[in-house]
Amino acid sequence: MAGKPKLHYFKTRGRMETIRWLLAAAGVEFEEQYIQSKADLEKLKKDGFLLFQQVPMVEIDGMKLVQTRAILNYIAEKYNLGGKDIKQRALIDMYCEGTMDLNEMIIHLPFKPADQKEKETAAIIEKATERYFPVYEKVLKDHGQDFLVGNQLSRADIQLLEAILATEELKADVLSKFPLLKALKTRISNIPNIKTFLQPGSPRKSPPDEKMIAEAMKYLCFT
Ligand SMILES: N[C@@H](CCC(=O)N[C@@H](CS)C(=O)NCC(=O)O)C(=O)O
Repeated sequence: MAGKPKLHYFKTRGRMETIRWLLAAAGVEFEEQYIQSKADLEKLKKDGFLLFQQVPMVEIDGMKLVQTRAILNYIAEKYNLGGKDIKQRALIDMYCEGTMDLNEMIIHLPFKPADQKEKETAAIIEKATERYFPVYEKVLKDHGQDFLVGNQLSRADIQLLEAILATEELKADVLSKFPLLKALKTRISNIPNIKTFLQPGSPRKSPPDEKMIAEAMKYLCFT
């Protein structure tokens, strides 16, 4: 039997968080190997573990997968969270690209200079509430179903919930004008595997390692 997937990333949300969420939603236990220094990252590169010299990297089913989207797609397909047919998959991809664009802005926030953080935070909240959340609210309103695609839980719902919680950390009442998203958040948060993942002490609830972020800022680059 294959061992647990092993996740290689920093002890932060970043690009790995949606991957953690998807595994958790699928009820898959995983191990985390945190990169804590430039030397740790260099070792992974030197050992030939990182195809494009970047993380996230997930060891799963005998593969060393990199590229966030490829990893998410694999897990979603494997655990039936990726849509039932080509049209559902297209919708799921489309919605997920939106949440990933929003996420990308949030991921970069800790790396912004201190005097730009307030302005950046306001810009993220504006984008979330004026560009992204209205779209998902309308999707739910128009089809009247419980989930974004195909009336069943998919990675589109999971990635959206993760992005909502991350945005709420910047501004708590960010869903005040989005009743259907609030209901979706409650519904998905109560799915047993996700509820467990959200418990204090779970990876999701681990406080960000500020020292590690400060250290990583010295050597990290993003594409
Ligand atoms: N397109 C890649 C981008 C990955 C990426 O930018 N990774 C950053 C950390 S979040 C990294 O590994 N930087 C180290 C480096 O480039 O040396 C993905 O989506 O996985």
